[in-house]
Amino acid sequence: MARESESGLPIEPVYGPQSLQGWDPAEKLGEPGAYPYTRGVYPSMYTGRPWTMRQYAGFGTAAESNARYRQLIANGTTGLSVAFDLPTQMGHDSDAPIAHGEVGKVGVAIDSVEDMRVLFGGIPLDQVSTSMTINAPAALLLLMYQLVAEEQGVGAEQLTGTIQNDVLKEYIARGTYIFPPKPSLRLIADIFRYCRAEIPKWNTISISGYHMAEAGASPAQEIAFTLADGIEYVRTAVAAGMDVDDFAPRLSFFFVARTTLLEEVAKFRAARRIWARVMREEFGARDPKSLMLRFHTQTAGVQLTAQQPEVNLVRVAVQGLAAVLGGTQSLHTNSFDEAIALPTDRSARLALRTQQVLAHETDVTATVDPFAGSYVIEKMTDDIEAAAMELMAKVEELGGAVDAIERGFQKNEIERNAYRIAQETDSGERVVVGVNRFRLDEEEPYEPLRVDPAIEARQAERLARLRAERDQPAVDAALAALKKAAGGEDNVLYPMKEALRARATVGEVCTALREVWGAYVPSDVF
Ligand SMILES: CC(C)(COP(=O)(O)OP(=O)(O)OC[C@H]1O[C@@H](n2cnc3c(N)ncnc32)[C@H](O)[C@@H]1OP(=O)(O)O)[C@@H](O)C(=O)NCCC(=O)NCCSC(=O)CCC(=O)O
Repeated sequence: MARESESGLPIEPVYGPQSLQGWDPAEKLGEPGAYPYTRGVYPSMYTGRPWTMRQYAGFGTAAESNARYRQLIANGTTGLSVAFDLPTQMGHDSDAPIAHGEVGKVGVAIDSVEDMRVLFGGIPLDQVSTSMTINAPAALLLLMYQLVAEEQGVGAEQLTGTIQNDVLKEYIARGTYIFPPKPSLRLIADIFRYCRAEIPKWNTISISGYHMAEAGASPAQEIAFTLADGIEYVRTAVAAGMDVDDFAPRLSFFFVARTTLLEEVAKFRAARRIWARVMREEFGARDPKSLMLRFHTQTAGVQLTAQQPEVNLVRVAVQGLAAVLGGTQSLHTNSFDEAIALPTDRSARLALRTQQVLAHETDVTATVDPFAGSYVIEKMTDDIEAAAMELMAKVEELGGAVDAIERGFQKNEIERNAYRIAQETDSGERVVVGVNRFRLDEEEPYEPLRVDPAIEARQAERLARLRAERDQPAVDAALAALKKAAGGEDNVLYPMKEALRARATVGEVCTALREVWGAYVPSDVF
């Protein structure tokens, strides 16, 4: 009997040539590094260069996070990935009343360019690529990064990295939005244009399905809603007057890797094929780089358990393997204690070691797209592609990603799936080792890392000092210029950079924009 995949598609007990009748490898696969990119975006893939090992990290103050980054680099990580705390992500300073209790908790607290300087102290920005998980205030953090690079004598044209900058999925699944959709999209178009002119190697957005998956999306929903968001961004930039080949090469994506390895590999391959087709057929992109879906992967945090946490090491190894067999460009492997607290130094190192085993001890990097031609993988790739296309058509019928968001479509679909997963887990139909099967009578004690609550007060003192020392009239003038641009049509990033250089804070810059653009209030459609 066929089993159901996570997307609700059949998985047959046996596949064979009959499963791929009429299947044309030239059309469905092509060569690695060529249209439709099913087999991967680069001709040599990992035989030429392994994926980037990019561990997401950051907590407490800039100094503490800087120490963690240096340690990761010493341990062999090949890219940085910055986690910001919630106040920073929401555009509030550490001393704002709303920030109380959250400073430095889920990431590092950054209030101004001074914190940013500490965060990257001793890290040569011309040699490392840095991803920053920042969305509504993405422009600010990117500009502060550029300012710090300038201080290091590193030109913007040398900078490589990614800002997440994907506000649409914030409305759907993650929640750190500030402004309403229209000005948010305008800001994103301003960022595309600014980067094209000033920081050409920067990946301007990381269009993310990861958080939808964490909220309960199936693999088909994950890629469908993410690619639909991608289409909305492309339309926005084209409507703002940009040529598609001027910005599409720097769009990037971000997906999850679950323990259901076969379906995940099929998902990554299907996503590449859909994107290449959409970009070529719908948007007339000609530059091959515009057609390439490059993506980062994080192993599924939601599948980790607080019970018997060491078992998570095994889950992460399988999930990481799925990402690699699916052709990821960059990977974060979760630490085994993440279901309990922030990773300790030791668990963060083990997570990286997992990637190093995959890259250096296995043979999966020796040949490109090792699953190509597998009956089951090719059939599952076709099936998930069809399922995702169907969902994307529904989003189109509703008027595109933003209109569908306004109607709560994606959120409702994801929540329905999350409910199904919860029911299956409760009933025991879905086995979770250590949770509903193979339990221990008594859990062994585990000592997690805790963030020192005193850092909130320390960060507030830093802010008070900064406000006392800086040239306040210059800050006021710069913020006024920013508001003027926001109210008109000029690119806001240029005046924003001047405000940040004058040491305006994250909270002040975002408040100035809130005053012009308003704040987003979600429509609760259930
Ligand atoms: C494009 C990606 C996906 C990957 O970029 P990378 O720089 O790592 O890799 P890359 O672009 O593939 O490779 C770097 C350079 O090497 C080249 N290159 C690579 N492999 C090659 C090969 N086989 N042959 C020839 N060239 C090759 C590429 O062309 C590129 O150069 P050129 O550029 O010159 O072509 C980027 O966007 C990225 O790093 N994203 C990370 C996102 C992230 O970390 N997010 C964390 C979210 S954490 C989160 O959200 C958690 C939960 C929460 O907070 O809610």
